[in-house]
Amino acid sequence: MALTKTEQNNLKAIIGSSYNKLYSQFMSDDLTEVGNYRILRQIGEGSFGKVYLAHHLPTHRKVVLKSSAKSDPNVVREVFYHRQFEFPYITKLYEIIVTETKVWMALEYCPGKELYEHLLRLHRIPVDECSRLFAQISGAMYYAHSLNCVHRDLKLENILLDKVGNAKLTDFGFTRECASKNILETICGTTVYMAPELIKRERYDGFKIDVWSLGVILYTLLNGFMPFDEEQQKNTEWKIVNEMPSFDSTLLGPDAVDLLSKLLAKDPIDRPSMKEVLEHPYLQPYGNVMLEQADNILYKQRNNLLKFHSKLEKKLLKRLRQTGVDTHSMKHSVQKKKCDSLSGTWLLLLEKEKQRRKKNMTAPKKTKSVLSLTKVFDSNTSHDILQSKTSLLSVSNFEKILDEKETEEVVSVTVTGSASASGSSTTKEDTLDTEKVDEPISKDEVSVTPSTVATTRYSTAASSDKSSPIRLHSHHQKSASASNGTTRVNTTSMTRISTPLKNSTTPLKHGTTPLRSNSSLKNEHESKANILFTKVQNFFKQKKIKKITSLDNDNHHRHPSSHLLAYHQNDDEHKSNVIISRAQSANNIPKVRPSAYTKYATSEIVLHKINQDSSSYKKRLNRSDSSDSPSKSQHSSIEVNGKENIPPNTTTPNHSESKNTTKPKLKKFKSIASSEISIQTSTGGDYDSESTTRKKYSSHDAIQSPVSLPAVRPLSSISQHSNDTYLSDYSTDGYNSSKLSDSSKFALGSKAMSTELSQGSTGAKRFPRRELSIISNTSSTSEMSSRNDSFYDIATATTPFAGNSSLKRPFGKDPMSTRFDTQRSWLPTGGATSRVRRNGSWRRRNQNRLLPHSNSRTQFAIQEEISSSDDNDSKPKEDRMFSTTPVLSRLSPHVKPDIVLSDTEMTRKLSPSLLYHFDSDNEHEHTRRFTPLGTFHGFGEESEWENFDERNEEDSKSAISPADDEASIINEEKDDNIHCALPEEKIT
Ligand SMILES: Nc1ncnc2c1ncn2[C@@H]1O[C@H](COP(=O)(O)OP(=O)(O)OP(=O)(O)O)[C@@H](O)[C@H]1O
Repeated sequence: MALTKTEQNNLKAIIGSSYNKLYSQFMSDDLTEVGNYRILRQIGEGSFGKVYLAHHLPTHRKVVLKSSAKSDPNVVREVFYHRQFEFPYITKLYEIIVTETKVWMALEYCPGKELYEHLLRLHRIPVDECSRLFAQISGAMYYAHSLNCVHRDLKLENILLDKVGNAKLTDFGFTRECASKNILETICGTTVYMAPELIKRERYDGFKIDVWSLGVILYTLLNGFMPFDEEQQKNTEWKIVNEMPSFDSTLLGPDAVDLLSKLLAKDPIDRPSMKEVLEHPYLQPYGNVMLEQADNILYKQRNNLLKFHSKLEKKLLKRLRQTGVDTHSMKHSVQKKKCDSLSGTWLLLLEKEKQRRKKNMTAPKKTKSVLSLTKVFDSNTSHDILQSKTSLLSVSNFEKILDEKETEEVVSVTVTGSASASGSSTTKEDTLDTEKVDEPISKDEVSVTPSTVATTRYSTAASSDKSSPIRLHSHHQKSASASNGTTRVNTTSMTRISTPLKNSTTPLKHGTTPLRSNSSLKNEHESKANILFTKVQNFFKQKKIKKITSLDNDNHHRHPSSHLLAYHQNDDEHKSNVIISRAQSANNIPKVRPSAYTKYATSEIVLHKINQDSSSYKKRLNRSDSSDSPSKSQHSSIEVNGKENIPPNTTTPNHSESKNTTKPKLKKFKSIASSEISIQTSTGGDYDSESTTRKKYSSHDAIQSPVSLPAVRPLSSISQHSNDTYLSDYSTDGYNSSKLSDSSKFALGSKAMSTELSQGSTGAKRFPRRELSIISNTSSTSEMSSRNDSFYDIATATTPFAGNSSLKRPFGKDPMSTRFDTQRSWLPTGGATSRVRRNGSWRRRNQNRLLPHSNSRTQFAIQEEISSSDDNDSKPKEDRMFSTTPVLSRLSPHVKPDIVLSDTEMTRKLSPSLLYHFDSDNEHEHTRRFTPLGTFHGFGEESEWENFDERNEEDSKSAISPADDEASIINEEKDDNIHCALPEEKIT
């Protein structure tokens, strides 16, 4: 049919506009998608890239996309170690996407943000809560140490909180394997968290510096301020080496003080192992549970039992196979920890399934039902309630229900405590049949559908209080019917009876309700009800145990007792109850009205609210001793989700009170990659004179220290001082040996110094000089060379493409060339041009990043080993790289064999450019898989990408959804309801 002229014009206009739309999409600067992820908004910024909240399109899961420039010297190290870790208290790494200029990491989203921010909000973490959080962090470290890996940058900023308030360790940029003790030399970390041996630039045991940092973290959490943090960095360093921070044992309790003093022992030998930390009384009961859980996971990991062994995983695989997914490749990707899109999808899908299943298993109302049932059958309450129950629910049916073990939720009874109008008539649907026995209940039939809940109120006979109804809610009314004055219940229906406690002694008034109240049946029913009560209790006990066990079976990460430790992640009400109960325990307030807090969206808000309630409750307590107050009586009867196991904490300080008295002295400490140690310390004074002068002061007089140092700590950046790097205090290149010896005057054990201080000695102490030659020799010749300590040697090596023209590059331009130019600038022989270029970039980045922050930063004085090794070896750096790779094969003997790579494979994997070739089996295929063009969708030229992070924040924000965190969580919940397009299989 011929189109009219107008129609033709309209059609042209439509095609034209679609064309333009597509074109503008191609040309757009805005980043909206990376691989399978849609970027929602920026949520943070690191030293080498930005952090975005994103959405995994195939599974509708929220993740964090962390971008790192390839010039980030630690990105390979971070990926390499992070992907080995599978622990509930370590952020999960789902996927790696490598593009022309960036490496993107898809990480588990932790909406609770950093522990640092949490602490700022609360000022101080209550002792019990602190014990739980610290057990989680310690558990993560125990796990990492068991795999012979050390973190080396533990700090509050690197611990995130998930949406239910569990701690998650992150940022493995400085991690390395550490098979034996006392071999590390690379100075890295953040000054205020650094152990004395690091400050003294001694060789160190990586495990022990982590333990020290944990001590700093624990101290800060408990006190609300840092143990060693002075305005002047030199003062901080001096304190770290010489002083023991003060502890308020009345506030913290003896156990916490004991643990702190062990963690912060100046001599690393005196510090406990992570196992000993977890076994410490302060961390109980959480510590032992964590230890067991971690051992369990380690055992499974070492025996390759962690993946594809659970029922859930098998079912999921089956469903995927039915959908046509290549499950063989998927399994392979996951097992080899390739972190590609296949394994990313699997991990996210599995997580979603677990969450869905847990949601189904822990329907919020069940908890209430159990509690209320206990209440209703409490011996103190009237047997009339039992009568009413037996009247309302036929015993035979009830027994039938109890016998039906498959039933997820049969009867839910709640104590509402609210008075409602009486005299409502019973509808046909709500009547109960005591005579008819129905068919067994199927799982499907008992699913809770709140929207179908109907309420029928029964008035009570001879009631003195007419506002005391028994309420019956029938969830599935379709099979309920009334007949001949009897009340009938279909066992397939969900029934909820609500009764106010205060009317428990009120006899039932049957009113218009055709209930059977025959007195001859009363006694019989009553005795049956007593038996029934026992049965009901046993039944729910069993259900409770079963629930916990099945949860644990499904989640191999969760130890059977882990409910003590971790908040359940997938049930809002349950989650809130747990949080509330713990916080109530921690704050010594009665466990009342858990539902009062459920409206608060996040755990922090809940905790904050509870803290408020806690203080007002305590005030009330002071006014009158209401031992039998309603709240207390409820407290005694309410046991929420097994939380009765948690001992109440008696030493918890009153939080709101402490807010007024304690002025937190917290600053945020950002990691920087760095040669800044040399820069900062080069401005410092002589430690000799400093230590001599300090002897005149008590340990708390640091502020009055007469040491004259620059008022503002240098915010130096590599870009400005890169030349200084190699001629600095800690350089081992021989140009500045005198400075180095100054700085190494700390070589004298701090113990000796402390002893001398405590004895009030006034004599000047000259510290023996650290021989430069020893450092140099160690660095260059020993097997335990500091070069081995550094990943730089490998990371800075040139791409194999550079020297081998037969190897085809994925792109015309070597994507790593910038990186290697950059890396060469670390070397004394580095080209000026590349350094200038890099400096420009770094100056900008570092300034952006450090402006809002201050003082100390993560330091990574790699120049020490690079310069020293260059002195001793004239071979080009690129060539030497390959000779150092066997060092990395010194991975933990416990690491799964598929992680330990052959030298060649290792070299390939560790070379940054070879991130394009994760899989040596099928290089070509995986090269394609990691090709940026394959993972990015429909955007401009490569230069666009390069420029992306150069744009100002406003620009990037405009490309991103404006949703805030809370909304994101809500969205996530919504998203979770969206099922993947998988066939619903019949699972037997
Ligand atoms: N998994 C996550 N969930 C939520 N927020 C995150 C996550 N990872 C990082 N962030 C946010 O992004 C910010 C920067 O991330 P991160 O500290 O990992 O970057 P970085 O480059 O490693 O920083 P640094 O230079 O301090 O080591 C964090 O402060 C945090 O607020």
